[in-house]
Amino acid sequence: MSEHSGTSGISGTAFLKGHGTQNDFVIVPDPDGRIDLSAADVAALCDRRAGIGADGVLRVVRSAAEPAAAGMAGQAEWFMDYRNADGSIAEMCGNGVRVFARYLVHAGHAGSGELAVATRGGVKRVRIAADAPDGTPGDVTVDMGRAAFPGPDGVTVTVDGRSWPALNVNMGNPHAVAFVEDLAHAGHLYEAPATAPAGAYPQGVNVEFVVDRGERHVAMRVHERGSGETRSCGTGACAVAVAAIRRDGADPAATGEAVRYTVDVPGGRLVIEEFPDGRIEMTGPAVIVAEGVLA
Ligand SMILES: N[C@@H](CCC[C@H](N)C(=O)O)C(=O)O
Repeated sequence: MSEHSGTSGISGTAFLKGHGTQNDFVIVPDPDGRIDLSAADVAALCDRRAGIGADGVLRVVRSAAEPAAAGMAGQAEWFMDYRNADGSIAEMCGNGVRVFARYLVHAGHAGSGELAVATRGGVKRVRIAADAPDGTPGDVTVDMGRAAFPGPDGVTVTVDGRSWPALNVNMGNPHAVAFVEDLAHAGHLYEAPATAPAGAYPQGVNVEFVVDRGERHVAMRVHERGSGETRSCGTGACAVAVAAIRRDGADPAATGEAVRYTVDVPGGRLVIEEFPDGRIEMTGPAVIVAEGVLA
């Protein structure tokens, strides 16, 4: 039985469902900022048995209509109000912003090509490739900005009695990246992995487990703060790529050359490119799969 109170409080609200490499989202169009989405509403929408089911919610609101985004209205007409499946707010969602851009085109708010999206992590520029002749939607690329490495050093991640050192990477939101021998060693990931030292992540953390697949090619699993294990995480894939790039001694700032890594996730494949100025671009599929109205 669901512990959530249901979506009756937002009955009649239009929604869509979309995903990027199976990181899935309920999209709630709210152009004029009239919907007050509580944490309980979000959790009920994301409930995979009693709700629509998703890893998170994307509320689509004009930047000018959202106090948190009004300062970005001159640069980006639309604000992505992202929430995790448990109703918590996160600073950034990389797959979310790609799906958000796909929605803007789907709804006729933007044409394919380039557009800007306001997020809590700042304005992100997105490119939407043209659809293939057979109708396959073109990939969506987002400029994710630069990674930061906030420390602390010496952090470890532990699952089922195995521990690994982790690198802290901030992609707007916090990630701990651990290279492991086998993705199965991450276990069932029903709960958040243990981290040490205690208090290293007062705001929580997304944890990525990574293995090598080939040259500049890795695979990962992720436990997301506020959503549990998901089939993809865009900010996580970027964090993994920059961790792998540094581990492999291929830092573009040092070599002056852009570096591209392929990151396989359980739900598909993302391509991450880091440029000499530190900017990171992420490319992959993003699609809308359903739309309806909440009963
Ligand atoms: N799936 C997202 C990340 C969503 C936010 C994350 N759970 C957090 O709390 O930081 C992505 O694609 O980046």
